[in-house]
Amino acid sequence: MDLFNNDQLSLFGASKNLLPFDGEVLFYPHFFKQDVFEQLVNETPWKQDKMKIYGKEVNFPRLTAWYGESDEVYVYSGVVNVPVRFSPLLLDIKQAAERQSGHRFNTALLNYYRDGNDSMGWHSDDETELGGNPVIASVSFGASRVFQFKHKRDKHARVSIALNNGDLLIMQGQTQHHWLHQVPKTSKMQGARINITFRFIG
Ligand SMILES: O=C(O)CCC(=O)C(=O)O
Ligand SMILES: [Fe+2]
Repeated sequence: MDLFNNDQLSLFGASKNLLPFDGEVLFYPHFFKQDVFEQLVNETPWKQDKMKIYGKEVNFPRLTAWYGESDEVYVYSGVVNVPVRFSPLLLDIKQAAERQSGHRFNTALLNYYRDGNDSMGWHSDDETELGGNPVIASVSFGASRVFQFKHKRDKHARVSIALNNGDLLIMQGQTQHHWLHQVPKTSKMQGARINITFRFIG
């Protein structure tokens, strides 16, 4: 291994950019070492949100919970979320993500994918409350799931990565302007997974 090769992933605690252009996605595998999946499942007040499709109410294909430091209300996929206060465990994880990213977060969205049928469709986290070039830290626990990016204009530009227990992914720079991301359904036998995205709402 060439220690001076910048292409190495996680060299000296740094990370190679997973995106080829128009944004920055940093990946830190096995970043959070404590096994907290069960605790997160049990302590979180999960909600089943619904969306309206052609006038029909449909369940989101996942459960969610919204955490915040104060009363920031956040509209996500048309749902108004009133935050719950951070638990000590979430504060620990948040602090670790803040140290690694060099940014402060005041809110967290938790998504609970109960099995391979649960998913999140293509979107950007580009709500105006997040500011121009948001830094978003994503921490995953439980079963492995595929996480995909596709460029909004260059149809050939796609990036795919498996997110495993304890992995940290940081999206920053122009990422939300130019790229969509998703967690597709899978027919593979798949256990449950929790993802936390830490954000700063100004
Ligand atoms: O579950 C994930 O890895 C991604 C979640 C996500 O994109 C979001 O919460 O906006
Ligand atoms: Fe997202």
